[in-house]
Amino acid sequence: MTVLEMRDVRKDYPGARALDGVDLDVERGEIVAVLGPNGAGKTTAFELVLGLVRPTSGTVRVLGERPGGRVRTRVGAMLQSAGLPEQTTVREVVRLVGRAYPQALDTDDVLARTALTKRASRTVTSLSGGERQRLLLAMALVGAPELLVLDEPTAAMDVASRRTFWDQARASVHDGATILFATHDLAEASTVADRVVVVADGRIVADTTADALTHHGREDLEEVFLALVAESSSAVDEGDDS
Ligand SMILES: Nc1ncnc2c1ncn2[C@@H]1O[C@H](COP(=O)(O)OP(=O)(O)OP(=O)(O)O)[C@@H](O)[C@H]1O
Repeated sequence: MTVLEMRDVRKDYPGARALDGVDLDVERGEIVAVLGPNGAGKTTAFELVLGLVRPTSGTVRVLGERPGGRVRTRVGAMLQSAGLPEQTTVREVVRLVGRAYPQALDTDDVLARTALTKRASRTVTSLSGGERQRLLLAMALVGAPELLVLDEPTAAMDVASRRTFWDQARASVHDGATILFATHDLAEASTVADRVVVVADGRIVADTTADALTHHGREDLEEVFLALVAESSSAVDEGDDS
């Protein structure tokens, strides 16, 4: 089953073309990493999937429906811009988010899964950066989503927290979810994802399996990535000149 379908999607902002003809299909159970330099269009793509912004042209379908609307209760998200109620306790935040979803999981189970049980009675403001990220994951998981959209979810995490994080995320895939996540970490992309999509200047410049990438050494991997991005920006420059 196709969980996400993007067809020739363009998104223009005043003075910026954030996405420029993106085609992407994601099937149920896939873990797809989205890589790309700053400003490539990753966050814009995720905002389209969540229905937070509309495409300038092209179509986006999530679980066969237009994003936003009623399908929103079948999608869990972690966004970089997420604001949190700082004076509320961790347990209360997760419980309140769960109330918005028809199939919500038990709050304490979700706190246990995200290693937040010991922090449950603390206020959000007292959490460390990594704990905050885990709370965002708990908020994304509590609705038992079929699609998880995670924008740089492990950016603030240490090695052990990352491992716990991905163990939990994988468990949700085992339960039938699909994951689309952005990262700047090539090693994370190639170890966690089944598939790696590279975005540069609003276009998909590579869509490959993680296995294909892991045949390269780490330095080779960085070279491959930088070469793809450089090729894409020289193509754009040539296009601008004509
Ligand atoms: N609300 C907005 N108004 C104007 N321009 C925007 C807006 N949102 C994004 N852009 C522009 O669209 C392009 C893509 O931005 P986007 O945030 O999607 O990139 P990104 O790949 O997520 O980058 P990063 O890795 O830095 O998070 C950039 O040129 C950005 O400046």
